[in-house]
Amino acid sequence: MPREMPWVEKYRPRRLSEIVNQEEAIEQVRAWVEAWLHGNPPKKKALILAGPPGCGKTTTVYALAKEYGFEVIELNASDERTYEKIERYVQAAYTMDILGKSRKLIFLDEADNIEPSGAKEIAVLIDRARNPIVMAANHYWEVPWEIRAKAQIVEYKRLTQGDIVKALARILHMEKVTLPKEVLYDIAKHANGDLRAAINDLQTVVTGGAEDAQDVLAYRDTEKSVFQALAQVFATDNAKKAKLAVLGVDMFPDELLQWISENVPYAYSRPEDIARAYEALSRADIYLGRAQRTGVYSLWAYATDMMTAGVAVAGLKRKGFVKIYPPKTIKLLTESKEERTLRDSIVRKVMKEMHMAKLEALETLNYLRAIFENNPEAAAHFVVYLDLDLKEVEFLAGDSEKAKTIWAKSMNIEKKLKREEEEARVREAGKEPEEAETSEEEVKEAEETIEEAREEPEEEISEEELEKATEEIEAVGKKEEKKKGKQATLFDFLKK
Ligand SMILES: Nc1ncnc2c1ncn2[C@@H]1O[C@H](COP(=O)(O)OP(=O)(O)OP(=O)(O)O)[C@@H](O)[C@H]1O
Repeated sequence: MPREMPWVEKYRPRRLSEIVNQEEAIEQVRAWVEAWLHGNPPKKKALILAGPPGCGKTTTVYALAKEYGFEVIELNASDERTYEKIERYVQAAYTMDILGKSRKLIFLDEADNIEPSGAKEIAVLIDRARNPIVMAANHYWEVPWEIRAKAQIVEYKRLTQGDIVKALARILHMEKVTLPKEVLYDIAKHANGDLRAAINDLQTVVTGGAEDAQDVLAYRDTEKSVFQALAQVFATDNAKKAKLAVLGVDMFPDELLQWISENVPYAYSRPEDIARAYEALSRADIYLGRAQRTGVYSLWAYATDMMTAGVAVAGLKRKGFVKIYPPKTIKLLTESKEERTLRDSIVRKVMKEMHMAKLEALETLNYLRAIFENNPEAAAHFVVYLDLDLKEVEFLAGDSEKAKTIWAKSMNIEKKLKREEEEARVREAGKEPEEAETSEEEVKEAEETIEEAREEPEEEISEEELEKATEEIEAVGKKEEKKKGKQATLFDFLKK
């Protein structure tokens, strides 16, 4: 499926005059660049555009280049070979100018990531530069001082919610779509001045359809920035940037791990890159496990590095807009009412039968889903053990055909159990057991039951009824337990 062009690119202002609410900054940039063009290079040959993410710094550089006829040489400060590259371009630009080629403007992004050890040399290059060097930084004071000393600072403002709403409304107008005002306000409020994040969210909401709008907004209140943070992790191949991206996410690392795991296959397309990303995640998982077991929670930091930086550098990202999906466990929160009712009833059964707390039971539900999707034999045992009904089986299997097979198998198991009981009873009474067999007819019979069940939709069960039902199940379970002498666990089934 072709990916749509990211809206942040599609709607990136092409002209300086289209950049919103940064007039003062742009005026300074213009004056600085015009000095170059009038053959009178400014005293400070580099410029640092300093300001929060997504406020128009990069956009300024490209619009400026277009208006004044520069070719932009974009370099990233965290690249190990920054110095070499700047040197090459500073020289190349000079030579090429003489040959009449287009003027070069060196754009060094993330100047706050320049290693202090290399700062001195870069400062020398700035002195030698024959072409403008523009740098961008989120944190001016983290740019090494040697470089700050050689550069003029231009401050960019954090965009207001009003600026963001206006920019979003303009995009909606051009896309010929409408969205409720509250959704726009909500996106703007949570973007925290970052128009890039807001535009990405807008694209998620619009291209994901109404259901997703609800998803995104539902998560907003609790998982405020996880969508934005993951979009950043999956957009960069810079380890430090990836690590920083998740700092503001209010989430335990194991939950974050689930979010990242879920989205890896969408961010990468080459299998070897996906494998590398999952390898980093599995290391993260090992650290988390160790932290849990030993109580040494400082290991969380290593785990977080693995799942952010480790994933970000795993390979070649897909081009274009990466939509972030919530993990399945969390997705549970946005299921329809019917799905929720089914899930709750299964969770209750798991809690009662397997003596688990709710959280554990919810987790188990995920394993059950995997089992029901992939192993009908084991699934059938769970159907009997948890006394699931057909709808619950369909919910777990996610597919009515699979559910049918599992259901038929479970009926066989139930028959076999009954037969064994009967045999035991007969043995006790000193009689010969009756020959019982499972025939194809019986499987057919099971399938007919399924059809009937489907024709007659089950009534909704009230909470009280569920409680009662689960108590009954528990009572039966206890009896069974006595009989069998051992409580089965999830792993008993997995071994089958
Ligand atoms: N002031 C602005 N006016 C109009 N659009 C903007 C403005 N700021 C940001 N945008 C939009 O947000 C996107 C990202 O902006 P930009 O790349 O300029 O951010 P930045 O300030 O360089 O951020 P970072 O520090 O994260 O690199 C742009 O493509 C553009 O669509």
